[in-house]
Amino acid sequence: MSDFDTENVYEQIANDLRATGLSIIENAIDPSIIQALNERIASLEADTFQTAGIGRQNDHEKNAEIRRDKIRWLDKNSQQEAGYLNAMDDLKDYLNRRLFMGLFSYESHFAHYEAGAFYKKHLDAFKGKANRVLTTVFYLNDDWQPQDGGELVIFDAEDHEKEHCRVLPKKGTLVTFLSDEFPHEVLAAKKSRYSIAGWFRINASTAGHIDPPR
Ligand SMILES: O=C(O)CCC(=O)C(=O)O
Ligand SMILES: [Fe+2]
Repeated sequence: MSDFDTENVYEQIANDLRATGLSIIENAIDPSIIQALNERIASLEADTFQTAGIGRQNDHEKNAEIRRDKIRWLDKNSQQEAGYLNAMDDLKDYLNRRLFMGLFSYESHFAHYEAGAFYKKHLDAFKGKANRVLTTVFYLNDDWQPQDGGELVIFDAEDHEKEHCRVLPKKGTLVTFLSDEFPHEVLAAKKSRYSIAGWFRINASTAGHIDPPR
């Protein structure tokens, strides 16, 4: 058994979300889970990562102006990926108990930003359509330095033009925020950058209308 204090991390996230809708925590996940994720990535062939899209549109040129990362969805069939997905399930249950958020499901993908890749400023969900309610971004990069670039820039929830903070994509850092409130952007990095972007959804399916999962 690891002695990592998961409850304490979940508690901090719940408190931050209640106060501001945004939480940034270093060393947020059990190191053995992070090691398994990095071993998993090392074992994956580069061509299992696919060019990421935006929403349901399929215009590849326009897409490449907005984002240049390559992605691969996680699933529990891989034991290494399951470690992370189970931690996020536990976080979901914790937030539902503490904040009554009604989170229902979680989906997430590895994202690989090669040197020079970026993701322009965007919101992960739009008000009123938001069945993606809570975003998580988790970082996997050893020894990331300020001069390596690749920061996540988070903008102010009230004033979308105003920069709120920048986060270095350092191994172990977990960022959690309300998906329809915080615009954010990934600056170009000088070297290869790995993250896991994920979203908790509420159950938006109603009779006769099944909301597509992705
Ligand atoms: O990797 C990151 O820092 C954030 C990625 C992101 O914003 C997204 O995939 O929606
Ligand atoms: Fe995003």
